[in-house]
Amino acid sequence: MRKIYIFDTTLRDGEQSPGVNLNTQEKVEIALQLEKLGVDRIEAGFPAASPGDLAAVNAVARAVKNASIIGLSRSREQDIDAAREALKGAQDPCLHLFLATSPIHRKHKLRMEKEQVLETAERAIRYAKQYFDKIEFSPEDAGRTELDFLCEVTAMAIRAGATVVNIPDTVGYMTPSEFGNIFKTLKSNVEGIEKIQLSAHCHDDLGMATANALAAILNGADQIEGTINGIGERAGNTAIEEVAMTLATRAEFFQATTSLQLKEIAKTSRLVSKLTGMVVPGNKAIVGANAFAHESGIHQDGMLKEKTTYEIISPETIGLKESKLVLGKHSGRHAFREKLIDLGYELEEEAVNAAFAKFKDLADKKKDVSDEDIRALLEEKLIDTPEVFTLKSLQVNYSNQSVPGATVSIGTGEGVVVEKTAEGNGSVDAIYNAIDAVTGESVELEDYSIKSVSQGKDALGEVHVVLKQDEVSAQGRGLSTDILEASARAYIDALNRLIDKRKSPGRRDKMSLI
Ligand SMILES: CC(=O)SCCNC(=O)CCNC(=O)[C@H](O)C(C)(C)COP(=O)(O)OP(=O)(O)OC[C@H]1O[C@@H](n2cnc3c(N)ncnc32)[C@H](O)[C@@H]1OP(=O)(O)O
Ligand SMILES: CC(C)C(=O)C(=O)O
Repeated sequence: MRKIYIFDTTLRDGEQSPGVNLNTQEKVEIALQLEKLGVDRIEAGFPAASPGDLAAVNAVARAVKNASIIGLSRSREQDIDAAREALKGAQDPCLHLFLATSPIHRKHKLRMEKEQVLETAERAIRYAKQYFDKIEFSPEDAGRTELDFLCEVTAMAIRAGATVVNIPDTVGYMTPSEFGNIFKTLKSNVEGIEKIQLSAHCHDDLGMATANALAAILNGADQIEGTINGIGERAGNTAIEEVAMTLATRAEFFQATTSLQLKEIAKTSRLVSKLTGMVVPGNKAIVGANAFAHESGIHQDGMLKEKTTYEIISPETIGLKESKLVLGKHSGRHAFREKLIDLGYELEEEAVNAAFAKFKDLADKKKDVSDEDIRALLEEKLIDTPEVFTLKSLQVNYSNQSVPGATVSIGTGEGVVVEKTAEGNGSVDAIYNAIDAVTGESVELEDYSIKSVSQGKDALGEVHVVLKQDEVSAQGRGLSTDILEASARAYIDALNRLIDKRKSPGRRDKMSLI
């Protein structure tokens, strides 16, 4: 297996993400975690950018023992001097020099002819070589540079003393076959290429940063530059975790490996996200919250039978505990039954089916169904009171400029549905007055409370009421993603219990069993 060196630039290109600003302490914390992750090289910053960045690079250089520390520098003596200062104390320092080579950058940004670019870069490399053994040179925007000129620049960098030549696709413009071809061409045309390492630095503007990095590996790149979670300038850089996991998962194809401790990936990703404030999208490869979560019934069934049906990486590999089977509207009975067992419920097939039907109703209204939701559904189901009244529909008219009103349709047994409208002090009062109008029951509302069973805006609301009639009281409970519907259901539940108690006075209120 060929070793691919991992050059992490989370602290430099990653910090160039708009809105990200890491202080010295945060840079050191991330660098120490990158050291645990086992990256070979850490680009800690751009020392000439500010005194603060110079100090941060220096702090990283002094703190990290098991990775080479790199400072970025323009091809200018003042930047090189700042990097020399910053890298004092590093066990294995390296200077990263760059100068753009593409026609667009030469003409509009640098305002230099090809010859001036060659001269400026060579002068900088030779100046730096007095102070650094290790120098990486990057022809910025190499992807859009004429291939023959890129060969010329690379040959110059090798002659001048660069130890690594990094090929950046600065604007994420390349396709994998084009980018791979650059490496193939450099490898077979540049004199002295075998003396240095070739590196790839890709951006994700067209979503191909990882694919391009892998194409570079297939065509001879020795090093991949990238960031944790793929953060970086504009759309970001190659995500290191994606490259490492691709090489690990498809070892037979790439015949290449990294020295990363894969189990540290999840932890590193969380730390970088926390300190940069850049949230990892749920569907992000390897480290997104959904990368090991399965929602659909057919996939969950496959996972329960054999994990490799739908997982090419086990979550333990990157330091996560386990895959998640998320219950939602696409889930099936297999996963639902498994969840019931997990939660400690042993139900007959018929009860499972009834609970599953309720679960599907809830899942239609709610994004994720949590364990609390399932418990609430089951416990509601397990209480077996004859339903004299059932809520069929509910409509509420509320405006803070007028008296609230509610219309309820209630099944009253024997297949009769009665609809009534009433007003009240508030929406709940109006609903309860309308229910009283249908049922004709005279009850007193002794208590009303509401709580959220699960989390999020679409959480299930659980309403508890206590109704009293002739010194007999009964509790009722209602669940819904809508609190007004939960209120109506709780009231009707309590009414049914009161009626049940009236019929069999000795019977214990089963709510107390919950
Ligand atoms: C592709 C990349 O990611 S490259 C790294 C990008 N990162 C950063 O730019 C972050 C740090 N940068 C900074 O803090 C500032 O830009 C500094 C301190 C480096 C320079 O600031 P200033 O001196 O005010 O210059 P400013 O940024 O406005 O312009 C850049 C100058 O550098 C020149 N330049 C750009 N790249 C290089 C290079 N590799 N070598 C030499 N000169 C360069 C530009 O042509 C321009 O020169 P000019 O002033 O003669 O027109
Ligand atoms: C400095 C270089 C490597 C860079 O960040 C780029 O070209 O994207």
